[in-house]
Amino acid sequence: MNNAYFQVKPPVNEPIKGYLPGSPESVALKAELEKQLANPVEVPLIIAGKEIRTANKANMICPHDHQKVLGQYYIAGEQELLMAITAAETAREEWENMSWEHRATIFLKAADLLTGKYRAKLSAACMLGQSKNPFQSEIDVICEMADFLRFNAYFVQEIYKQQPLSTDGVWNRVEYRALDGFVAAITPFNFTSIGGNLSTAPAMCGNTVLWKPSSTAVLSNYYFMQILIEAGLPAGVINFVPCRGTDFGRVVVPHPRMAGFHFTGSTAVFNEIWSQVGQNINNYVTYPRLVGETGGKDFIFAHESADVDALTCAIVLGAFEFQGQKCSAASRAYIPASLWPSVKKRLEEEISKVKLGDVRDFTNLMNAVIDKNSFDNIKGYLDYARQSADAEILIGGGCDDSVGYFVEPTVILAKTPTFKTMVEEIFGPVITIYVYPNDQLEETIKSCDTATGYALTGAVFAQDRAAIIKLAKALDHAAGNFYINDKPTGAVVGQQPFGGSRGSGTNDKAGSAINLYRWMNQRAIKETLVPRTVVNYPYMTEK
Ligand SMILES: NC(=O)c1ccc[n+]([C@@H]2O[C@H](COP(=O)([O-])OP(=O)(O)OC[C@H]3O[C@@H](n4cnc5c(N)ncnc54)[C@H](O)[C@@H]3O)[C@@H](O)[C@H]2O)c1
Ligand SMILES: N[C@@H](CCC=O)C(=O)O
Repeated sequence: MNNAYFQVKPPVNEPIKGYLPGSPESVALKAELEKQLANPVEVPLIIAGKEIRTANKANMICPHDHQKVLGQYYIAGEQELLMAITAAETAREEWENMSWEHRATIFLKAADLLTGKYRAKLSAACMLGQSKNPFQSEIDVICEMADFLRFNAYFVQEIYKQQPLSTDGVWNRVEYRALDGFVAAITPFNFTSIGGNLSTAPAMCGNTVLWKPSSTAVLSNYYFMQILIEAGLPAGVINFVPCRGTDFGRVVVPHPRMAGFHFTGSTAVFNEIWSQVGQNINNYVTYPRLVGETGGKDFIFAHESADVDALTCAIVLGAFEFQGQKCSAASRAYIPASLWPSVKKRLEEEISKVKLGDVRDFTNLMNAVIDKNSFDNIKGYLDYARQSADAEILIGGGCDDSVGYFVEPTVILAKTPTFKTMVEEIFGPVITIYVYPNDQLEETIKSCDTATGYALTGAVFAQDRAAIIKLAKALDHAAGNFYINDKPTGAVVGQQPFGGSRGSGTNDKAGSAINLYRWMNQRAIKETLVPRTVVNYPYMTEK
């Protein structure tokens, strides 16, 4: 019980460390990488606060050195998933009723542990397990994760303050209850921070959660789970259950007590879950809230007034950082014919300098793609382009999985704006460019808007203000995150709330109040101070 209103302090973004050669953070990270490589670990399930080991295990490997095993993780089956549901349901009442400042403190403490004593450990696990360079790892598992925790705590407080009007003699109030059941979170491999956010955002709002991490991101996700426990997260509030997606879909999704589903991953998987929910709609205690951020086919559209150096830089960083495995990655570009000779020359110059290899070499911009499936899928697109009369591979195109899953930064030149690699998500370091005649600007903008079913991120490059206005208007529904003269990746919590619509998701903006509202269940309360005691209205009285 407290007799005061407490305030979460206004958050600021976690500063990104530079990892310059010889800097303390660089030295600590290099030592931690070697330590984790030399000491394979076991990752248990965590259900009701207890470590659970099952009969099924799988290896966690380095994508850039696939024979190198970082350890093994245990896989939940039906029995453990049902245990996790019971744990979440058991923990719910006490967690929902814990006063907000105590709930918030747990997540704020987790952010400080992450950015403090566990910085090198989390970053190294993310680099080794998901093949990220130090900068990509720092902006993901450290800065974005801490930002999600600190900004969401502040946003929850701001939502809780919102109250309705009251009239004379009446006090109206709203309570922001948790949902009436548990929340299921299924998370992707590419951002550890997304795993952390999808599980903690509902928990912050008083919900209990089953968290299914991606099988190719278990190590860093598990270390984050350990931080939450050290920060004081009570048993059963978040249950960590690596498992097969199909088992989660079969056991957890149709469960009558599933009240919310928080997903990030491919459009196909979200659609499948949505249909499963539809098929089970009569069985739920309450309508489950469905929040999904899904795939993208993100564009860069250049106008003839674009600055060529800025455009080239955006293409290279937007398409190839983290091997193009960002839902926001630039994967199609529209370049006017008048600029193409200079853009082509600059692309060749810049891409020839890009280094690809092991994460321990901090001079590499790129590392490996996540696994064999992904490697084969990307290679399939490159083979298709190579054999097609409608495209040519202009730069790169090489793939080598003898040591790690390496794919060169690749530029495909397409003859039509609807060529396969201009419209389908590849999720690798591949950008397709369509060079449009300068007098076909209108048709090309239209194609950019309609050629794919996605609408996640997009960037326009122009120096002519009228062109910027025209492109921003014509492409207003083509992207949930729209950039002017910048690459379409790298949204920052609190600065560019992230998410898209159409086939790219429900656009419930990760790391924003809009997302948090989805995990709250308002109860409106009207209290009348002096209730009326007569039934008839004054106008009914006869004179
Ligand atoms: N819009 C966004 O904010 C955003 C952010 C990151 C990634 N993504 C998208 O995620 C995809 C890449 O990530 P990924 O490869 O991890 O995606 P994925 O869809 O393959 O997997 C996502 C999660 O779903 C699980 N899963 C797979 N099949 C399932 C099933 N049948 N039932 C239940 N769960 C299942 C996976 O195990 C994983 O945990 C890309 O399409 C990318 O655009 C989107
Ligand atoms: N929020 C990240 C993308 C997350 C998806 O993979 C960005 O803006 O680049």
